[in-house]
Amino acid sequence: MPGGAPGPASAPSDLPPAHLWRYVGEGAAHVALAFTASPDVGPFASFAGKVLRLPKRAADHPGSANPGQEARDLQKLAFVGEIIAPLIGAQYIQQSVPIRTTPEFRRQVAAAIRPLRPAARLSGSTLPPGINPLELPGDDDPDLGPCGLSSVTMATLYDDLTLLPDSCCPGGGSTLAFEVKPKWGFMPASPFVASAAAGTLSASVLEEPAPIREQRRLLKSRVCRGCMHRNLKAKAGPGPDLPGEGLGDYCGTDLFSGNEAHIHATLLDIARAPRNNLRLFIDGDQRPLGDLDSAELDTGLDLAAALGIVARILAFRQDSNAMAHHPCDLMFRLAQAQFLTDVIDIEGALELCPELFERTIGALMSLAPAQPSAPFDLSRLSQPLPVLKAPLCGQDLDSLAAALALPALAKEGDSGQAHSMAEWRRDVLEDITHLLLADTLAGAPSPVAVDFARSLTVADLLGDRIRYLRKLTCAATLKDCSVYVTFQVRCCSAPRSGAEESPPCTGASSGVLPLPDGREVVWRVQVADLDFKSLVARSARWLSLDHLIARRYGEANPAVLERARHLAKQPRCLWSRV
Ligand SMILES: O=P(O)(O)O[C@@H]1[C@@H](OP(=O)(O)O)[C@H](OP(=O)(O)O)[C@H](O)[C@H](OP(=O)(O)O)[C@H]1OP(=O)(O)O
Ligand SMILES: Nc1ncnc2c1ncn2[C@@H]1O[C@H](COP(=O)(O)OP(=O)(O)OP(=O)(O)O)[C@@H](O)[C@H]1O
Repeated sequence: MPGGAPGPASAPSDLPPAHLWRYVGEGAAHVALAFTASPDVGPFASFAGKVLRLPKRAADHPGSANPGQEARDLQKLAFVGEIIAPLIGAQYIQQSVPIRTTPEFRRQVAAAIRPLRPAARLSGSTLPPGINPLELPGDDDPDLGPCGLSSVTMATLYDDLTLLPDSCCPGGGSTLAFEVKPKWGFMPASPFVASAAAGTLSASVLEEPAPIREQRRLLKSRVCRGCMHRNLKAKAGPGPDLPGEGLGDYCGTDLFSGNEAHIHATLLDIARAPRNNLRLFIDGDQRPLGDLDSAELDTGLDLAAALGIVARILAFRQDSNAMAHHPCDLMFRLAQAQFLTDVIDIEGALELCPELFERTIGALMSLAPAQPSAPFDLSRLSQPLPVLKAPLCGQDLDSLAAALALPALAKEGDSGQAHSMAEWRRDVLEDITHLLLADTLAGAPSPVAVDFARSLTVADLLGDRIRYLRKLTCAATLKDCSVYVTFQVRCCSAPRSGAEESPPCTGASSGVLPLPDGREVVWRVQVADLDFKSLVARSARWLSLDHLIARRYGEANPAVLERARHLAKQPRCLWSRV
């Protein structure tokens, strides 16, 4: 990969034994291990510089034609190459190699890494800490257990994105890598956001009082999801990363602004309260932010200077000349792709397809009453409301789930209920591909993207439901990925002629930036964690979280709500610097 189907999985016998791997870190769904190269690796020398990503739970799979976990994992990798790569650019996608593991390997790894894992990750909860599970339904995931590593055999091998290949910077000094989890880079433009006019299901099915809907509509058009979500996380207490830390005061959409100064200021703000949004690695080892000792490093950079370099690499809105010399358009493409795939918003999923929410509608309804702490009657979960008994899509839940399940690889396309990758490519990419690179310098989302979203009427959206639900599925992936900016500082090897030299890392987005002191930075930008997320499995959680985030933000910030009422609608977050 990227592009095309992955090869067959390597056999477990090809995998170096557990003691040759060290714990790097983990998110909610995977544990990452880095290969520890040492003189005795012998037959495993080719694993040097690789990271093994082990699943902690079975991949989302509702609705697939049950091809088996291993085939599903190959489909997952193909989804990244065939659908996600064209959205953000194949040059940003890392190579992946599926590899099978044995139960013994996983048991040994689980035992070895246990003391190193954050307590909150060991508990295996998918809910924000402190949130009542009755208030916010979790994923329907029978495989999730307290042990931490699931019974899934397949793992994936990637390049260690915190390192650069030796060929990039022969004899170079320390490699610095920042992992940025930028989350959402846009404000929703969907006609379904808390709309009573467009579709009245959220009003009628959820029995949501009009003032609550109006409050959500106001907030979602004026305060970005990240700013509101941090308020909810603050209420919930410290997260799994760096417990006890504050939440910071910044707007994540500034990371997508293209403006170097704004990106730099935002990164510095995030570094004060990084949670899972910013991590630093030096020569492959994660280090606390603030631990970048310029005296100790051969780069001579402190944290502010290093983040300045990251900002320079991620900025895209200089002028057209600068773009020619500095071709990293990732943040533009990511925001643009998020916006263009999220045209219905999760609230639109309810309007387009209430069947998705049938099982959990009761939990959603519990958010609507004026007293959020009112006891919730679980029995309502098993009593679908009358309106949901008549499927509005004209499809039963099974065929709907199949249409929204992980698409099948080409050779399986016409078997059973499986829908093919080609169908998904058509639905997700066909009408937006020409917009993805439009007008980088105007910022993201670009005016043409905004015009496109506004030109879609409720009738268009309702008339082509599967297309927009599939797009929304891709948006979920794009809103949760990680961006790795990895670089080394080196002395200028040769005088520059002004002509662009070939990129230092073949196939990846990479380049060379001059520093004012005459040295230069060799950099690479890659995106990781681009897993398929099932709308069928997660839509209820996403919708509840959406409602809860806006609800709690409004309760905690009545003054902002009041201010928002009197502001003209703007495409940016109230808290962004731009
Ligand atoms: O819903 P969100 O925005 O809180 O995102 C979840 C992330 O929370 P965050 O807000 O980034 O701390 C969450 O991250 P953490 O566990 O908080 O580090 C996961 O990335 C989760 O995805 P998945 O279950 O691993 O596939 C993410 O869930 P999805 O929304 O991608 O389903
Ligand atoms: N290719 C890679 N190179 C280096 N480190 C990696 C790589 N992939 C993952 N990691 C490390 O492992 C950690 C967890 O990986 P990842 O983000 O893929 O987990 P996840 O459970 O899927 O995340 P999330 O909770 O965001 O869904 C990362 O924060 C990073 O430190």
